[in-house]
Amino acid sequence: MTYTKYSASGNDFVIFHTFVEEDFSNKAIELCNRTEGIGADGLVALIPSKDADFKWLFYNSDGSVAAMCGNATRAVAHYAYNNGLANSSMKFLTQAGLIESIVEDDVVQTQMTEPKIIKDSFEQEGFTWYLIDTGVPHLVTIVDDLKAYDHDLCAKMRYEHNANVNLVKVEDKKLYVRTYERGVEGETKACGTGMVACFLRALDLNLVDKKALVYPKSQEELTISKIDGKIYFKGAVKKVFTTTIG
Ligand SMILES: N[C@H](CCC[C@H](N)C(=O)O)C(=O)O
Repeated sequence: MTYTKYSASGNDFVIFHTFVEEDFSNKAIELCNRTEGIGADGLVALIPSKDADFKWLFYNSDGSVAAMCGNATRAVAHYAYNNGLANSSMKFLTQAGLIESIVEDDVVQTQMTEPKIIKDSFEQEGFTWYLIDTGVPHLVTIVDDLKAYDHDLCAKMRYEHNANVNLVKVEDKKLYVRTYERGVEGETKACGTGMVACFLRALDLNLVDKKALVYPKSQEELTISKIDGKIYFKGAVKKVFTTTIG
């Protein structure tokens, strides 16, 4: 089987396409392993669909299934277009619904899912949290200094709320985000649905405009926009290498 490794702002994925839909959880654990596998935060399988350009199956590196992954939608769209599986403007099925992405060279824009506020704000561990579903659940807290990021604090919040955990600093209407990702069980270099959750919180508090620059741990620049009630997530992706295994 041929696999392609992508990096979407530092959030990395192993991507392949196949006609046969099966449970790829164990394959995700094997291929995402950074010492004995290809190494990635997640695995995505593209499957034919009669209802969209294709359907995807997304797995975190621990083999858990997630409904949505903002960065993976950008990498997958680039992969699908460059492998002749879809046109540059495509719609594909995820467990969070139909996703629309547009590829322009190495920059990809995804229209994200309709966000749902789960908890508006609550105090815990000395922080004010906001819990929102942006395709997957995210806790968000606004901090003055991202050095406040603490693995054990994030792990505690992640398990108590079964959500990804984001710390965001807002400076000159730009967002700087650090994310502990569920299913990776640690900080990733970028998390798309997490950045969108942080943007929405900051927008609610009038800390950013409806179009904002966002910088994750990788410090790569992304843009999030809210236009006519819809959320658009845009940034570059990189095809790292292709390999054949087995
Ligand atoms: N770890 C997430 C899924 C991947 C989200 C992230 N990589 C993104 O870009 O949105 C979860 O299990 O909720």
